[in-house]
Amino acid sequence: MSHLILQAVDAHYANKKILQQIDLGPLAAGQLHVLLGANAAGKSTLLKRIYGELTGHGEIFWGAQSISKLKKEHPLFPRYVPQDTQMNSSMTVFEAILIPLKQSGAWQVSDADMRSIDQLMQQLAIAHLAARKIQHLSGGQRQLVAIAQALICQPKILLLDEPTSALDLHHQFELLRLLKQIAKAQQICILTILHDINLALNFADSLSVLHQGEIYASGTPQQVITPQMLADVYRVRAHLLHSHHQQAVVVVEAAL
Ligand SMILES: Nc1ncnc2c1ncn2[C@@H]1O[C@H](COP(=O)(O)OP(=O)(O)OP(=O)(O)O)[C@@H](O)[C@H]1O
Repeated sequence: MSHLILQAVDAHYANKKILQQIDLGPLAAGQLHVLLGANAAGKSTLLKRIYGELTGHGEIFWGAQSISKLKKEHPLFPRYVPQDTQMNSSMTVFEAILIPLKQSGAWQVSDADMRSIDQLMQQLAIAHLAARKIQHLSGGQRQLVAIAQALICQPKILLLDEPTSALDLHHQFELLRLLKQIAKAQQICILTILHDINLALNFADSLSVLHQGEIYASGTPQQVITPQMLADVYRVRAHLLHSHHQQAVVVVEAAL
């Protein structure tokens, strides 16, 4: 069985407890799972806990296998793309994507490696940047390269912290469409933090809302994104509109 499950997971910084008894999942492979929540709810902390940057009580499973204490080289070790990728290097985009691909294996670059990198750069619409130095990229371009660095390793579990935060509207939609497509094609379990409720409504296969260090609700976007949740968690008065394509849109009327 290919899915991610968290059982009674907690996390803290020094003596300050941030996450309490988090039960999450099963989050199936092949799907895009979205984590929502207000500022400081503990979303990044939860991804860091799954990734192993933080430790604590509770268990994290992939199917029946515990992945809490895996080494970085293990194929089930999650790939994590932080919110601020802090990439400022004189490497080219091509080299930056090649390095994680060759981290576990021979240094020789095969034709297959070249093809995989080319294909991924095409998919992410960054092929024209292949020879450009990372330090000469815009914030949004760096964000796409960081995602390419994670995807090239073909992880089973991919954790993304606000991957659309530096992207314009077109690139936000294109990236989420592509992530959904790649998740399905490569049977990856993608868990991503989003701040844009309407992107979450459009693209999430499943959604969880973190509120003050606890799971407030989990389910389909339609089950979870309600005026009550938006009031309780985001402290806004809002309603949902349905377009003639049956696409739902959240309209915020006022801060509460
Ligand atoms: N390294 C740290 N040391 C101490 N406290 C921290 C640390 N990192 C985060 N925190 C605290 O943990 C809480 C949760 O932070 P976290 O970054 O997980 O929130 P978040 O939901 O991702 O927020 P945002 O939407 O603003 O990015 C916050 O109160 C934050 O101040």
